[in-house]
Amino acid sequence: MSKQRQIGEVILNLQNISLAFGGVKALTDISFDVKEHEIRAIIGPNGAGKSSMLNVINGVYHPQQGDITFRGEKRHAMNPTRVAHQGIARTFQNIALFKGMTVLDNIMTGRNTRMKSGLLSHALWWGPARNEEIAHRKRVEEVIDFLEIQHIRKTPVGRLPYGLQKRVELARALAAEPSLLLLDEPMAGMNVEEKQDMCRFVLDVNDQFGTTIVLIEHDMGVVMDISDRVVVLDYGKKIGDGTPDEVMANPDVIKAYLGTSH
Ligand SMILES: Nc1ncnc2c1ncn2[C@@H]1O[C@H](COP(=O)(O)OP(=O)(O)OP(=O)(O)O)[C@@H](O)[C@H]1O
Repeated sequence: MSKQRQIGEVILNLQNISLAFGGVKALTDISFDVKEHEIRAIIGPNGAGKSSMLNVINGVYHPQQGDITFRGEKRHAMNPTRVAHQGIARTFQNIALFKGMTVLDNIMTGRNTRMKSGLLSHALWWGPARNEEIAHRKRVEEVIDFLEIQHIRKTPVGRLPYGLQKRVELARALAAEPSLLLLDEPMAGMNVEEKQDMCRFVLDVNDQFGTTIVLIEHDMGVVMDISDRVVVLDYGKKIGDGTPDEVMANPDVIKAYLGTSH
């Protein structure tokens, strides 16, 4: 993998995060940071706390302890909509698209956080609303071209094969022009060719849009290929953090993985 881009300063800092559901400790005292422009992977066996961590970052879960600092500002309990307005977008482990709607309309919903004109002016297709919608469509068309899905723009999402649905979900997240993109198992359930395509798109998004990416992924080959740094969770605790080579050589990580089916 050749990377020309520069990794920048820390933009997201998670400090001593603990999260419990009743008696279940999903995350215990986890700290790590994410630097601008990097691809940061979160890995770990089933139930390690990876999705919980992503849900903490995008405001779905509020940790009982710990601090989250995004772009230098310490964040207090914040709902996912406000987090999205801060420039954080995500995709989901189980695709969360409107299956009856076309690809184009699904991707347009990604622009919601950027719509400024009121509903009435949109309904009347009037002045500012009209200009705004033209701008939104332009961005959406750029994303469609970028992810090479022109040929399916009018197809209802439910009719598409799984791999393409995943790509549409990525497109919807990108339509929001996020500075930080959270990807929850972007390659899960894909065949080899689909995985290769998705890897290429993730790298291109990072490279050409400069988007910082945090991803959860089970495929270790993919993680090692595309990540700058990897944080490893096991039973809700952090057991490793470093470059792909460093975590692969970490005895705690080797032990955690040998003890599971991954
Ligand atoms: N909403 C919830 N209510 C109760 N327990 C939860 C909830 N979400 C997660 N957990 C528990 O927290 C722990 C961590 O789960 P989480 O889904 O974050 O792990 P994961 O690493 O993403 O797993 P997987 O790889 O299987 O998706 C598990 O014990 C899980 O059962």
